[in-house]
Amino acid sequence: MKKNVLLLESVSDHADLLLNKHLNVLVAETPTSGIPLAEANPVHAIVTRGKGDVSEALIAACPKLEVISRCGVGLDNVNVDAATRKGIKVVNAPGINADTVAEHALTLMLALQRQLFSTVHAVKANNWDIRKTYDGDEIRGKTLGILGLGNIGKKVARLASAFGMSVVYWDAHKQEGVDYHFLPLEELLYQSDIMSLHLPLVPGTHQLIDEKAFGRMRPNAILINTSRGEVIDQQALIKALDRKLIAGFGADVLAVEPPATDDPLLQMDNVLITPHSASLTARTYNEMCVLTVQNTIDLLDGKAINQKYIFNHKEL
Ligand SMILES: O=C(O)[C@H](O)COP(=O)(O)O
Repeated sequence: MKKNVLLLESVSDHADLLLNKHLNVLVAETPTSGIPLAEANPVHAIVTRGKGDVSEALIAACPKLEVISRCGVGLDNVNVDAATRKGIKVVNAPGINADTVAEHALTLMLALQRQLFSTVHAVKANNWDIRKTYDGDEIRGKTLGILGLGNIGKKVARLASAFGMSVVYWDAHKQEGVDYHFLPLEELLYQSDIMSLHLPLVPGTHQLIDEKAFGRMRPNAILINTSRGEVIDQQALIKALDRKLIAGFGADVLAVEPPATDDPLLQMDNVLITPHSASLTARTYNEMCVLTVQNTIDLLDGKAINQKYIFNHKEL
């Protein structure tokens, strides 16, 4: 008999076909409506993306649960501790979206630095003379401060180096054998022309970039966030932009997604925001979903998988 999987959010068509071929799929109508379904059926695996709340209560409602499967990287919507305490494997797809997110971070940097959107809009409004007041700059020769030198941070470092930037980084763990110079956080904020955030959202990174941090940044600084919105204190960010403590902000993530229609960030010319789409290229989205779903099916079948895709393998 097929095992049951609770699907909290849609996955790619190919991954969906795999799930339906191997497992009995219970579809939650909303990312938070898993508990009643789990109470009515034994659930052996939960599959989610970034919004489905895999809470301690949902885990408790699934006494047969073997695997929690996150078709992506960030695990801030999964209570990993509660899962680990019960011996449940948490599977995700580290590294798979590194190239596309790194490209997105560079895209935001370049677009802000070259004033791409204001000039393109001006040309569309027949204002060629915008070139007379053009104040764009190069990224070549600038210092890029990377916060979080994991899979994505390393790709950003490599791309930025190819553009002629000088790369420094801060990470909770100083890394051996990397070509980039480690700086204490305060020093990195002070020295960087552009900063790019690649940190997971955990208690230690929640609102890490606060009023004090903005106070240390250069007035020409640009801040890029493709990690999680809550890593920044958004009120402090708005103040910093208002007071011109920094020059620009580019992000794919916000503390509240989607933002309120009256969110001040949406009105600012030196702010570019994309809709958490950095990983959503068809290729990467499908790769993340298929890899994670196949790993889940294999684990439920009792097969071994590459341990790097079991986030809590060391604790189990
Ligand atoms: O953590 C991730 O993998 C990205 O933020 C994408 O998240 P999503 O699966 O919610 O699109």
